[in-house]
Amino acid sequence: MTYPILQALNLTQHYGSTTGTRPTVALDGLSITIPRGQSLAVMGPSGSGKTTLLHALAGIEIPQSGEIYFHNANGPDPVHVMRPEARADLRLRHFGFVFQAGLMLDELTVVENVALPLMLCGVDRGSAHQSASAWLERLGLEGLEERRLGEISGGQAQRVAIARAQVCGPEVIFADEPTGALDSVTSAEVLTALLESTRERGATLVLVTHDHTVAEQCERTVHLRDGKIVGDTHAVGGGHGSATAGSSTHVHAETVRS
Ligand SMILES: Nc1ncnc2c1ncn2[C@@H]1O[C@H](COP(=O)(O)OP(=O)(O)OP(=O)(O)O)[C@@H](O)[C@H]1O
Repeated sequence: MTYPILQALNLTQHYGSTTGTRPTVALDGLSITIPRGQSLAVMGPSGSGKTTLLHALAGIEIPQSGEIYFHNANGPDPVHVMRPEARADLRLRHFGFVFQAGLMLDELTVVENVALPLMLCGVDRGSAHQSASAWLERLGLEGLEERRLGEISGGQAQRVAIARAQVCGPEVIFADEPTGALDSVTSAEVLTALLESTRERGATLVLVTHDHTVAEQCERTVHLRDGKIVGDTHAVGGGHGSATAGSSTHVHAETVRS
């Protein structure tokens, strides 16, 4: 039996109706349930609502109507009615983020960037740096700890972003086109690092992408069009495992209400 970690019910978000032009529909009554530990790819044409959905599920921007629940040990938490400070705390403690542009701080070193979320959660500097260094090593970045972001490659910077997203052990990783700015070889390497590090921790991944080869590495893919889910497919014998030798026989056989 699988348990949901995120649930969205009837999300609706329209833009631009005050200008006299036809409103843009970003989300149109969209509902989805995401089981704990699932890797989910969100695909669809430009403007179909992918980023808006990711922001809603992550409590970054709450849609005009609908409900969003984050399920934790105490039961479902209604994200859509939380105050902004409570949502910021939820994101800090339970979620990790990897975006196309790393959104890291240029004035900090690589290790300081990765240690920052831990220190924001109250971990002392020494322990935070130790954990950050361990994650950097795990992602093949040992030796780069003291460099500035301008002194590493785009692929390395995205691995740093993955280390920073994972370092607090979040239950959900949200990634929006994390490999969009990379060449195909680097992109595949970074994606494997993201999928493996998320899977090893049993965490959930919500990954927005335009790239079919990226989506194929996930256990489930939803396709959006005009703010609606128009396709919802589950990989059989593929998904996460296809990024890792030896696990391709895994059969994903759950039923998800969406
Ligand atoms: N702040 C905003 N103001 C007005 N319109 C917006 C705003 N944010 C998004 N939109 C519109 O909502 C629709 C959905 O946007 P969204 O960014 O979610 O799409 P997307 O599928 O992620 O697109 P892309 O693949 O191009 O990133 C688009 O038509 C977009 O122009």
